[in-house]
Amino acid sequence: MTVKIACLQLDIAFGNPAENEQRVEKEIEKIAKDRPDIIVLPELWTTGYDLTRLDEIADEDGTRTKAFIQKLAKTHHVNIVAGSVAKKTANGVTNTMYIADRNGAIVGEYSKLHLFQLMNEHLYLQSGEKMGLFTLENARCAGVICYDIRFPEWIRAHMVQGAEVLFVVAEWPLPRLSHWRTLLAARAIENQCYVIACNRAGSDPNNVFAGHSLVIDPWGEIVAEASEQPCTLTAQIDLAKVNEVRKQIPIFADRRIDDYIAAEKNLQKSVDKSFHNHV
Ligand SMILES: NC(=O)CCC(=O)C(=O)O
Repeated sequence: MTVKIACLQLDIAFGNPAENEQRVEKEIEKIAKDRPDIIVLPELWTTGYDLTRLDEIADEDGTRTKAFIQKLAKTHHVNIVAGSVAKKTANGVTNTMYIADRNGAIVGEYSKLHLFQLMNEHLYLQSGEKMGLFTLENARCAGVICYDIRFPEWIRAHMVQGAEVLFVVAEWPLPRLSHWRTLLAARAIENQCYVIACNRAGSDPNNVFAGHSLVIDPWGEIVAEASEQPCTLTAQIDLAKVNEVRKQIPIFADRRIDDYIAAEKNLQKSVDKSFHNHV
């Protein structure tokens, strides 16, 4: 089964949800004419990293964002992986992804687990605690947010549950573009899944962002890659390829989970004591 993807690699107006909603609405109206199955938005697309003003601009319980994407999804009969937004909760603000299906139903929600200290997230945001699993177009999907891609264990946990497509939404800065490309390819190869990664373009007062949204197949080949500029990246993916690659090299069957757990807990007798004595 083939699925047509469109990643909106937007520039984001700093701390201006109303302006960003207008931009997204206009872009989705334009792209919907090409009949994509799934539209993907970047991380924190309503506010950007205007973290000091979250009290004013974060979305109370995500209510406004959910209603906004539900309406667009229904109007254009398209699934939307709606990047993430700052969601105000009783326990603080989270960096939260919402997913709406073609009928306008919210079918997934995920709050970023790993907070990125280099961009001060730990000072202003709370981390989530639930996994980002959902189903779209009969495909089992996982959603993670930016810095999360540096934690292969977290992504593997989703893949072990049967995910075939990994959505990554991001505000990834330009100086680490090579990390972005390499980490995404590694996540695709080691999990034998499609990776659909939507980054933002442009800059804010603290960072220039990398763009380079990517679609990578389960063999690690790049299907499509954007430039640094604001644009829409489109690609067609063939879900049958996931099973083909997983059959060819059966890494999920070959995993030695008990050995990994024992090794992490330092229970393996084979580890030389002198190893731990080195400073
Ligand atoms: N918004 C983010 O989580 C950025 C992560 C990042 O830049 C990294 O190098 O990791």
